[in-house]
Parts: sequence; structure tokens; C-alpha cells
Amino acid sequence: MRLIIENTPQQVAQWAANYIIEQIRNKAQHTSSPFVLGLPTGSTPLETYKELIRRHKAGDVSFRNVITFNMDEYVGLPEEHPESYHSFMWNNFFKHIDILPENVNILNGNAEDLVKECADYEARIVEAGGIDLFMGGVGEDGHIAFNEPFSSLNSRTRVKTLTQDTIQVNSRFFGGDTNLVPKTALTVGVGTVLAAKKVLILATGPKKARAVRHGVEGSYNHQWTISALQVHPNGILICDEPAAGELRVATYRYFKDIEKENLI
Ligand SMILES: N[C@@H]1[C@@H](O)[C@H](O)[C@@H](COP(=O)(O)O)O[C@@H]1O
Repeated sequence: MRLIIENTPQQVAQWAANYIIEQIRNKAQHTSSPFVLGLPTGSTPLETYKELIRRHKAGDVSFRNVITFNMDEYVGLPEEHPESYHSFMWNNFFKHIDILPENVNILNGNAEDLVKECADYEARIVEAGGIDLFMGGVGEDGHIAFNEPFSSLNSRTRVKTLTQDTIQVNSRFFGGDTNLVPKTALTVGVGTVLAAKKVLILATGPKKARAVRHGVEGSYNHQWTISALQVHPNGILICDEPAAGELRVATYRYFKDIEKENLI
């Protein structure tokens, strides 16, 4: 695993946006097949989306040949609800870039048959040629997508019951009222994320320090699903200084040193 430690969330966003743009460009040099990009919601990736929008407007990147798959969506929240992940993605990213609407894939948390919706989503990923790069965030309890603690590290897209901790943390988007937060979600599995050719997880702020510590120094363990990144051949965790704050000094120095020359 690579661990990149930047000073600020803005630098994390710049690095992540650069990396994504490089990956899109590299693939375009070799093939006309679309680039398949996995995407998260949450406050952490917002800066990266802003940076990608800025770079798109500056003419540095086009998303016309990009297919996206989002990580997750609440069950039962209308798509047009301001806190649905559909709304989040369109408001914060898609409507500002040149992506084709038919190339956007987001799980339908209102599907009549949720099990079928999840199976179809996995099939659509395969049909698209697999995910080239999955970007993700991490929850305070170490979850990636909505793979709560003790999710199978081989899990695939499915319905997941949210933990009380996650409901509490996410209630900030629902006026602080935990009763308004959906209790279940559809989410890609840990196995779905690991099946991507490359994985990039972003973590910023002191509240993520424990998850980063477990992800980097802890054992490969279903309690901290972020630790699954350890077995991915192309896994990158990028964080800011506060999120690196619980790492051992030796670990911190090791990654700072080894990444010194690595610009991308
Ligand atoms: N399902 C999402 C995750 O994909 C996200 O990584 C996490 C952290 O969000 P934030 O970046 O707002 O801390 O929140 C939610 O639980």
C-alpha cells in the first residue's frame, strides 16, 4: 500500500485530482475504451470534485469517455431528496462536467427488488470492463462505502444495515435528527472495491486518524474494512497531517521518506 501524507485537505484534493486525470489520460493513450471510475460521496471528496471541475473548465480533462459507478445510496430516500447520493453527485460534480448522463451509474435505493438491483449493478460493472480506479472515503469507524465494521472482506454489492454510529455521524446532513437518516443502504462490497484495478482512499481531518492507523498499521481485519486496502496490489491511501496523527513516528517517517520522490 502507498500512503501519501499531504499538509492540507486542499493538497490532498490536488494530488487526488492529478492522479485521476493522469489515469484517464494514460488509458486514452492506449485504447478508445472508456475509463471506468468508481466514486464516493461524503464531505472528504468534495474538494477533489471541486479541483476536477476546475481542471475540466481549464481544459485539462474531459469526462466524455468516462463511465462512473458510485459506491452507495440510501434505501428509500427519493432520488430528488437533497441528501440522496444522486443529488449529491449531480449537484457537486456531474452537472459541472461533460459526462454523458447515460454513463453515470448510481444504485437505485428505491428499486422494487433491491437484491436484483445489486446483482445488476455488479453485472453492469463487468459489462463496462471492470473499474479502472475506485476512489473512496473512509468513515470514522474505518468503513469504506457503507461496508460497516464486520462486513465480509469478500462482500459484493448488497443491502446493508447502517450502524448506530454511522447514523449518528450522518445525521449532520439531516438537521441532526437521527430519525431522518435511512437505516439501510445499498453499497458496493469490499470485494467490489478490491476488484478495481486501482484504489484511492482519501482521509482528512483528525476524526479519521484512528481509521488511518487501523488501515495502515492494524491487521487485515473485517472490523476495519479500510484494512482490506492492504491486500490490493495498487492501493493508495492519501491523508492530511491531522488524519496521519495517530500513526507511529516510525511509520510516518517511513512513508514520508519513501514518497519523497513520488510525484504521482
Ligand atoms: N457512505 C459514505 C462513505 O462512502 C464515506 O466515506 C463516509 C465518510 O464521509 P465523510 O467524507 O463525510 O467523512 O460517509 C458515508 O458513510
